[in-house]
Amino acid sequence: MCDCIDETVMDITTPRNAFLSAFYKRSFAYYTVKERLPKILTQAVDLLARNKDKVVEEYGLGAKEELKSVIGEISKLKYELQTNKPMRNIMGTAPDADHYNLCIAKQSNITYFTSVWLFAECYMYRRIKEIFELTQHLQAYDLFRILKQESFTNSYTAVVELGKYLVTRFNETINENDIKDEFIKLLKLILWGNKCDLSFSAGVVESSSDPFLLLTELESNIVKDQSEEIWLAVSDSNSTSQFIDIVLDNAGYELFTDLCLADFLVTSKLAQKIRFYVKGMPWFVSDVTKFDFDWTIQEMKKSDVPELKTLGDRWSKHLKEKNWIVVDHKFFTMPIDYSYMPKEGSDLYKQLAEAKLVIFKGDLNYRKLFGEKNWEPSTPIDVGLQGFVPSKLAIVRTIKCQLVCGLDSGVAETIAQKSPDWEVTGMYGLIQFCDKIKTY
Ligand SMILES: O=P(O)(O)OC[C@@]1(O)O[C@H](CO)[C@@H](O)[C@@H]1O
Ligand SMILES: [Mn+2]
Repeated sequence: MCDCIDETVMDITTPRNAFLSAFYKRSFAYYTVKERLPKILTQAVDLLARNKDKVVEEYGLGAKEELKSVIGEISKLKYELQTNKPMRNIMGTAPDADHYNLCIAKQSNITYFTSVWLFAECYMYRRIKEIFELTQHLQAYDLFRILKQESFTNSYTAVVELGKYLVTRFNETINENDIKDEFIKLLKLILWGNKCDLSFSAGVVESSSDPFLLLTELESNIVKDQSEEIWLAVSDSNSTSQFIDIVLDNAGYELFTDLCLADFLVTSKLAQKIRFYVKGMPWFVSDVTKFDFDWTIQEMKKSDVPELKTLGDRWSKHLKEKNWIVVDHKFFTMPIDYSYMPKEGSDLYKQLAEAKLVIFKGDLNYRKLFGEKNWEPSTPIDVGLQGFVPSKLAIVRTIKCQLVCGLDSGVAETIAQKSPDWEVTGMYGLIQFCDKIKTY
């Protein structure tokens, strides 16, 4: 395989219904693999170099030498990516390595610019994990943790604003009609919370200091809004399930908004239990791990803003009483889309099927739900899901890549006229719903 990228890729946009791939030069996938991923690796090396004293303090002297080799390995990975080297096997004995290696074996000489985009990106994050796995002292090190924690601290104004609002609402009696309005408001807050992922903004957090102002300003940017249908599913008194599941995306401000919604669901008795699905390793820079989840709640408990402390205490209690459960299933860091879940993650699929509603957050989840394909945007949502409807689904995502399904016909074309790069700015959003009973 030639490592001159221009001779490998095709200078075209992604054909309709084809898999997204950096192979198509005029695509966001190409831009990501060519520009964004190397930048993320450079940033990771810088972070490690800048924080080496702290790392040694925390992980001991033995980590000092290992840190040098980790930096070397990350730089090597960046070189492989930029020169389009064939992907090699994942080393080590971790159970997911076999799956990756099988995928690599099935596609001979697979490279970053020829594989499906999802595989290329997942592979890069899995390789980063491997680098740390093979050390003695740094196995548990999360090289993006500092960024995730900074992003929470930097969005503190918005966190305080929303926290105060929620606590005030909890102290009032909310009538039946208000519960619906409140739910829909929170749904929109978790949507715009998804604007704040770090892999997209390369470390620059751009959450508004007034989250409610953002709601009004961006209302017309929700290109498909099925909040009403989602409300009907959530408030369905015929449902026998007590669970609402949330497949989380990013730590920081986004996680905070998700937890606000989860608290509201439990407090308003719309669900008895919330299960949160997190990543089992550092993933796509800002994705939530179990550590990030717990850290966020601990930070709130320490806050000198009384409302945040109140929320931190409440959330700890939800966890302690098992009304909130955090799950880090390995399927979420596999390089495959959700249509493979019944086969490759059947226990997880069964778990999701128990829920009254499963909320999927963010752009990466969207890509995995819709099979990483360049669908015609007016493709019906159940067609795009290709059979993956374990339960009723709420799909909440700001649009950050060229993959959209389930729009009314003509909508995509109208927006494109106004804003040609609408699919990659994160300025447009989707709140979509799919009902198992109706479509399957
Ligand atoms: O899933 P998230 O956090 O909303 O977004 C993740 C993201 O920034 O990373 C992916 C590519 O790097 C893109 O699909 C998307 O833009
Ligand atoms: Mn993410």
